[in-house]
Order: sequence, then structure tokens, then C-alpha cells
Amino acid sequence: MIKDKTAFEPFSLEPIRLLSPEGEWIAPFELDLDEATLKGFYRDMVAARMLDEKFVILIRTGKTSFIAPHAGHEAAQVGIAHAMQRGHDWLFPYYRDMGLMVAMGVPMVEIFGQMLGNAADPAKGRQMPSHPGSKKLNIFTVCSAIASHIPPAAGAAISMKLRRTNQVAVCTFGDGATSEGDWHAGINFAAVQGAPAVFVCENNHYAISVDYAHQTSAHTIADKAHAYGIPGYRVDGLDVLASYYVMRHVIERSRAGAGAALVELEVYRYGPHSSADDDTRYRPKSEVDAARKRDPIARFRKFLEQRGLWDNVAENKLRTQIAHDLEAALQEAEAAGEAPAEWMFDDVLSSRPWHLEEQRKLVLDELR
Ligand SMILES: Cc1ncc(C[n+]2csc(CCOP(=O)(O)OP(=O)(O)O)c2C)c(N)n1
Ligand SMILES: [Mg+2]
Repeated sequence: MIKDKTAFEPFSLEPIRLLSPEGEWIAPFELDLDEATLKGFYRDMVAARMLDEKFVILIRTGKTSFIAPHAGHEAAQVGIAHAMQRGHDWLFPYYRDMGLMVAMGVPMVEIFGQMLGNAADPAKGRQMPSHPGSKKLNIFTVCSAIASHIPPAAGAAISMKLRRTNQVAVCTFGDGATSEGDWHAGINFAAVQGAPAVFVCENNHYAISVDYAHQTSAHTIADKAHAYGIPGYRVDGLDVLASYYVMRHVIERSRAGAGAALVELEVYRYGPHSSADDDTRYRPKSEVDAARKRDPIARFRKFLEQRGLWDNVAENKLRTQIAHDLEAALQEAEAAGEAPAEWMFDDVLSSRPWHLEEQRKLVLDELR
């Protein structure tokens, strides 16, 4: 039976799930994705995981100064990216979205350049590591201040509506962000204006050391959508196909003029909040171990294997290729060298005023 995939009901009691924990397709409709697309999802998830592991090496060897581990969020992030018209729609991400950057198609050299803050960094070394963006791909640069990117995402979506660009603004954030004033103001405004904005919570149940129950009494994040008169969808974010299909439905619904929506993707973060955090202080190791048993990559691999699309040979080949590509990209980024000091005077004002021009000359003389 083929059922209309756009029939996802908001505010479901249980999270929307299309793959069982054993990787079986349990949706009430037929899959309409070809083999290459499914394998592409898997490749992006594995690449995201291996990138996360590489970042740990970067921080331990002193090559970068800040990481925000994303392992455990891969299915959600890959689902989000593939549901977008990448390069046409706009993405307003947050700092835990490096897997999302991979799936959006940000080149690995740029990702490493951003982590090193050197001459390979499209942001010219001015951003904090793990705060990516891409002008080419319509990815807004990350801002550390939690939820401060929600109002700009709402504003961009309103502009898209007024200018009839047929674009959608997709904005991601964590569960903690939903307790911020900016979050409410931004979502309310986008909802009132009927703007094509899709707000996506990667709910890992922690805001650093503060667990879910200590930062909101809402039963689910999706429930918060009631307050703004928009639909809220609660999804198993460890299921890449549920993440993808719900995001696709919600994005296309917004593109068609139905206004804003809120999606909650339930995930788990395996690592500490960041390289500046010791998570053993606030959660038991047994909880992390239990979450790892529900791993989103292992689950999707089971699905592919059941369909005869994957085996150990393919797995080894993929991992060898990604490891090679990551190392090559890191070396290329490192070879770019330090960001030239005079870059700090670029891009600030449309033409450089005399006093900045003087300071720039002083810097260049000093470094000569
Ligand atoms: C306005 C503001 N308050 C506090 C912080 C410090 N801070 C950084 S990350 C974070 C937790 C955010 O948690 P959540 O939104 O759930 O995202 P997660 O890190 O879990 O993915 C906090 C409180 C900040 N960056 N900005
Ligand atoms: Mg969180």
C-alpha cells in the first residue's frame, strides 16, 4: 500500500519511527529512495562519525582549541541535510553540527581549515573552532550565544516569503536552546508571519550538565509548537530515514506556503558537551554505554544489509576511503599555513577608513 508520505501527524505521542531498532522498514508506505541515495546517507553518517574521532586527535595534539562532539547525532544531521535543497535553501546551524556540514557538502579541507583557524579557513581564522559556515552553500555562520540565531533565521524566512524565492530557512539547535528568550521571540515571529522556516531541535536531553527535566517541564520539545500555532513533530533522531522523511515533508510543506514548523529529533551525545567538559561529573557511564547500543549507524547498516546492499567488504572499503580522504584534507588544510595577520582588516567595512589603513600598514611593517 502506498500512502501519502506527507501524512505525518504532528504531536504524536510516540516519536515517529520508520526503522525498527533491528533495522527493519516499519513505515506504512513504500520507500522511494534509490540504492545510491541510501548508500549516500550511510556514507555521510560514517564520514561524520570518523570526522568526530579525528577531531579528538586534533584537540589532543593541540592543533585546535575547541571541539563539540557530534557522535550520536549523525542520523538526525544526515536526514536534515538530504531533505533540503542544498545550496538553494538556507541553513542556520549550531556548534554541534559538523556532521551536518559533511552532509551539506562542505569540503573537508574547509572543515579542517575552520578547526585550525588558519589560511584554509573560509572565515579567515576569525571564528571559534567548531563554528562553521559557508557563503557558497547558504550556511549562516554559527554563533556561540545559544538561540541567538533563531531570530535571524526567522528574518531570513520572512524575506524569502516576501521576495518569493521558493527557499526555506532551516534552523537547528539543542534542547537547552528552547528555554531561551530568543527562541520564543524568533519562532513566534516566523509563525505569525507564515514564513517558510523549519526549526529543528537536536534533543540530546542535556544542556551541558543540565538534564532535560531541569531545564523544561514541557513533556516534549515538539509540544512547544502548540504555543505558536504551528505543527510540532517528534521524531526518533537515531533513525536516519524517519529524520529524512519527516524533514522532507516539513520542508516541502513550508516551501508550498504552509508556514513555519518545529521538528524535534531525539538523539544522544556520546562524547562530553565539549572539550571543556567532564561528563562523568553529571551522567553515569552506564547511560552512555546503553545509548551506544542503540547506535544510529549500526541500525542503518542492518537495514542496508537486510536489503543486500551492504557487507563487510563494502564497509572496509568505505572506511579506508574516508580515512584517506580525511587525512589528505587535514594535510592540505595544515599546509595552507597561518592566516595572514592583515586579514583582520578585511571585510569589516565596504571601504577601509584611513585609521584602519594606517593600522594595517603598521602591522605589515611590524611583520616584515
Ligand atoms: C546565551 C548563552 N547562555 C549560555 C551559554 C553557555 N552554553 C553553551 S552550550 C550550552 C548548552 C546548550 O545545550 P543545548 O541547547 O541542549 O545544545 P547541546 O550542546 O546539548 O547540543 C550552554 C548553556 C551560551 N553559549 N549562550
Ligand atoms: Mg542538548
